[in-house]
Amino acid sequence: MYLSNLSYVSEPALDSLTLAVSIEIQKKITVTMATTQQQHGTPPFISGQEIKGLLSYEDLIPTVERSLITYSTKKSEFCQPMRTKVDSGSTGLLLTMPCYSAPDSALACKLVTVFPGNTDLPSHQGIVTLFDPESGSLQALMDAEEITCMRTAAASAVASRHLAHPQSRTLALLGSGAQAFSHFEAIATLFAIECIRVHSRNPEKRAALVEKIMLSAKFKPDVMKVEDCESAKAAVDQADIVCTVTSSRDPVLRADWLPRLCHVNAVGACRPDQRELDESVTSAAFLVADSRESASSESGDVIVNKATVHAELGELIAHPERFREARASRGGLTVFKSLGLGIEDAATARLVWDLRMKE
Ligand SMILES: NC(=O)C1=CN([C@@H]2O[C@H](COP(=O)(O)OP(=O)(O)OC[C@H]3O[C@@H](n4cnc5c(N)ncnc54)[C@H](O)[C@@H]3O)[C@@H](O)[C@H]2O)C=CC1
Ligand SMILES: O=C([O-])C1=[NH+]CCC1
Repeated sequence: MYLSNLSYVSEPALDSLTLAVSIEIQKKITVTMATTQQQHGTPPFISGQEIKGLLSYEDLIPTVERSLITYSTKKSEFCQPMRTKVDSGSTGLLLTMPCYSAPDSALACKLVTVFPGNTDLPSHQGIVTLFDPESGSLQALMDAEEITCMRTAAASAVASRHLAHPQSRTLALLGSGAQAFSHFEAIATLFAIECIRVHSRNPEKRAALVEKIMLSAKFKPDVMKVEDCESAKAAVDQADIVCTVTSSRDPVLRADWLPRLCHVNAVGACRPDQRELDESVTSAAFLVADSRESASSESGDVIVNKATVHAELGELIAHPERFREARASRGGLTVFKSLGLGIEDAATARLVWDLRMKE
């Protein structure tokens, strides 16, 4: 038989050549199948419990701070379209939040439902999908409830670090859900809090939050006390830092209840028809948002109150001098309007993955 180079090969030699080639092909197929399986096999699911064990606010706060700076000042280093919102009638929302962040080497998409009426189930449920940014392979699925809880509180802690008085001692929490607890833990990581005041509409849930705070590793019984307050006005009286973490549709906070020097993290009101802040708060305050675009298209605190966003948090951190005058002209009240960003989820998911790989 003649091969392409026209050299003659005897039949027995051809048989062994065929055998050698088929062994090589077989080897290649085996390697390709293994790689394909590795790439397309079932990725791990990282539960909320595991995330809690891996993440600390000490690691997470600087990560979220960097993501906020990237978002506001390094536009060419990330890609994050506005999130999409699917309204499921009057009961809830499904949000999709994709993002690529080069400084975090993170490619991720969070899918989260927001059902404020849930009683036995969490109001925020879903997954964060983390991809390998080099190959596009799916690396892991993670519980979105815990990531959302912790990264949102970390963003408020970052805002408080740059806007609240460094000697802040009294923290007021309006709302007694998942975010109220995570906000206590994140803010107690950065400030020497001595008094925590809690108010929400439901006395049993309030009492449960007080108990949960007292069981937290961040609670120092020798220097801290927790107060259960019957009204929002009583809770914020003399507070240095206030966190509004409610699912309320109508304002829960007025400016005349607040001391002259006060910082507010406004975390709820993520829909145009929802407000946590009375107009008196947004009109008096130096107002900072995680994203101008999100604040002016998603939150009633900005849209209904016709409020001006003076800075994005990432801009303020990177260039504080640009905002000194505007801040000084507003007196001592500052507000951080938080909507939540995909870049915070992507950076957090990457951090969870890296910590897991180190173990
Ligand atoms: N900015 C962000 O990145 C994020 C914002 N959120 C929003 O933050 C808010 C809190 O979230 P979760 O704690 O997970 O919700 P949750 O459902 O666990 O708790 C909501 C709390 O608000 C309280 N509440 C409702 N109306 C109130 C009122 N008028 N006065 C006082 N308390 C009232 C409820 O009793 C409950 O304790 C929600 O609006 C949520 O959608 C949640 C995740 C991320
Ligand atoms: O950023 C986020 O995940 C959310 N913001 C409002 C509800 C959930």
